Amino acid sequence: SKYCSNADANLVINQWQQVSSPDAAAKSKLTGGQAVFKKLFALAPGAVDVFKRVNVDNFDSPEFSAHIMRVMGGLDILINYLNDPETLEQMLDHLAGQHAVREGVTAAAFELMANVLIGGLPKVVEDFNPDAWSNCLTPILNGIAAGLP
Ligand code: HEM
Repeated sequence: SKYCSNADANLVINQWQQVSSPDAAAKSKLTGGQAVFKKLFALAPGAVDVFKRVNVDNFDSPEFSAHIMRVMGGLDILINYLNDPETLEQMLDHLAGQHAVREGVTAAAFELMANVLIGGLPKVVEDFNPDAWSNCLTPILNGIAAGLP
């Protein structure tokens, strides 16, 4: 499989539970997502512009919070499908299509996002396993970025 091994997938799915279990999810997904986008924008100020439609100019607005929750909800679904590569692939193809039509979105931004996630998750995940996470998240981010300039 071009995705991560079942062993890595199981570890990542279990560790992701710490962030996404129903009682933790509502708050940690928004605050975690906000931290990810803040860091992304600090590293790549030009990336802000592509989110104008979802009111990024007011970072704490309901519109941008809703965008963050779509992204984090999407990531949640993808991680939970790591053990089902055929369905995962369809989800990634669909998301790739949704991103390809957005002017200004680049593969480089996805590489940055991968680094931001791998750098930030250890703060909220106990016993964070960098190799398993990198093995699993890299093909996910690459899958969404497929076809981007
Ligand atoms: C973990 C990685 C990511 C996931 C899971 C993800 C997921 C999503 C989802 C689910 C949507 C909503 C699609 C829709 O309903 O139309 C979306 C929209 C979007 N994403 Fe991503 N995304 C990711 C990373 C990125 C990155 C790195 C960028 C570029 C810097 C980006 C740019 C956009 C843009 C511009 C939109 C459209 C916003 C709008 O509604 O105007 N995404 N993304």
